[in-house]
Amino acid sequence: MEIVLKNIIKKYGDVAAVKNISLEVKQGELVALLGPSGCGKTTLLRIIAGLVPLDSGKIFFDGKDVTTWSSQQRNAAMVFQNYALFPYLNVEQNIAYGLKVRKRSKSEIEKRVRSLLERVALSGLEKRDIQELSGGQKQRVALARALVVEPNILLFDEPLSNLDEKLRVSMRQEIRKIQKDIGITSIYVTHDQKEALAIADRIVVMNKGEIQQIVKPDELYYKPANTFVASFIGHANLIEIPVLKDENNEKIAKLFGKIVKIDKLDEEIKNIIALLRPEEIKLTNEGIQAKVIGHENLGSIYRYKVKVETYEIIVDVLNRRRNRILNIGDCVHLDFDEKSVHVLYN
Ligand SMILES: Nc1ncnc2c1ncn2[C@@H]1O[C@H](COP(=O)(O)OP(=O)(O)OP(=O)(O)O)[C@@H](O)[C@H]1O
Repeated sequence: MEIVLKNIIKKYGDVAAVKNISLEVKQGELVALLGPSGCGKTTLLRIIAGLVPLDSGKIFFDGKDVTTWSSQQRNAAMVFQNYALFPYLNVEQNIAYGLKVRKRSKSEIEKRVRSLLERVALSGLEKRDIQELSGGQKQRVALARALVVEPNILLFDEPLSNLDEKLRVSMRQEIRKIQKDIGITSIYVTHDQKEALAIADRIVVMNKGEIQQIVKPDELYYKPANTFVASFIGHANLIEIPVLKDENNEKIAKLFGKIVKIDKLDEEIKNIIALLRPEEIKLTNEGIQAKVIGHENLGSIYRYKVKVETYEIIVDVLNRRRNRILNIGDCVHLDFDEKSVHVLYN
């Protein structure tokens, strides 16, 4: 099922939760909605599910206008952070619930439940009470229960937030595998950048009810569209520098003496923002002069804060045994490849 959103707007009183969002999700694709708390991701997901009415805009499933359809008509299944399972039903009964409501035959229900138990690796636990399951197992039951009715689309609302880090990593791989095997179009809400990077075909970065960037995971870190995305994903040194002219009257900028290329030649821009990731900077014996003003041991990485000219810059160094640890006040030198600088214009 292909999903198309056109100019979706949703307000709660004065709060604009979703501001004019348009988005296309292709058949079989998994798109992550990523953004800070309150950016409107859950609202958008619930609008797609048909659980929240929108103020204006249109929603299409495979070209059909479903804007006025009820949640049931849309046949969208949701998987929530808190599992939303029936505590008084066992595993099998929870999974079978959607089919029973739809009055399917006993033999069909048995067959479907058995096949889903297998798919989510819960065979053997069919008679267990929900209270006797681990968090990961509960989320598998929730996934099986969502899939049993053969929904058109699958919507995930922070499904792994209640699990510990290790389980989150293995569950997200499992979810991704099942989603791909079935080929079901999915939208996955998360505020965890690592989860979005690991699970999605494309990531929609949101802030304050608006889409900031739609991008493939591999491009998000190195090609953020603006300073919000650059700072939301990993650590970013964002350095505002003036636009200059070289001897051929071409626009350039200089970052600590190194020449940075500018693509937007035809626009009247006075400043650019240079994005330099902390791991792109090397500590060297000579080069750009800097002074250590802070340091932090992050395990595999040693993170230094240094002052260069008037700027405070973060530098990440691999925490190798043979590396000397620098102290506050130490004078150091830095170097970086000018090709590693990404230029932003806002
Ligand atoms: N039922 C509601 N009534 C009033 N305001 C709401 C309601 N639901 C959401 N909001 C507001 O709309 C905005 C977007 O909320 P939403 O829950 O969609 O954000 P979110 O990105 O999913 O955040 P979180 O990650 O914290 O769940 C927020 O400012 C929120 O306070």
